[in-house]
Amino acid sequence: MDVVFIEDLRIETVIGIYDWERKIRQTVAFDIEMAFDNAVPAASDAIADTLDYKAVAKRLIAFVESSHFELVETLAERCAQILREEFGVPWLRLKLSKPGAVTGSRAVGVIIERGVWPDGAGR
Ligand SMILES: Nc1nc2c(c(=O)[nH]1)N=C([C@H](O)[C@@H](O)CO)CN2
Repeated sequence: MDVVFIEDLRIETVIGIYDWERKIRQTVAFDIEMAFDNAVPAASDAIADTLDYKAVAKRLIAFVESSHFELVETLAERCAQILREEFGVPWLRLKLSKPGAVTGSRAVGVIIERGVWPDGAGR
């Protein structure tokens, strides 16, 4: 089993617990690793056999841009749910960063892992 990844996918959304945050759009950044057997598309050279990272990114952009959660935890969980249910991802690690949210730090956020690494597939 291998990984398909998306690094530093930046999306604007309404996110945050404070009143002022409900009135503005802020940038969040995603780093995502998704388990996938890349040997199949490597043999066929066909995009149809891949976990298409562009299709994944487009879906997340559409979802996140129209969302308005308070917590990064909730947004991360809902994105993980989309990846698992709509793209059939068996295991994923998702880092959701909120750059500049805490003075003195570059970014804050959460990292979640969901699903199970497929049996017998070494890592
Ligand atoms: N664990 C979390 N802590 C905090 C969150 C959050 O979503 N998860 N959010 C905030 C505020 O919205 C903050 O980002 C505004 O600067 C504070 N702590």
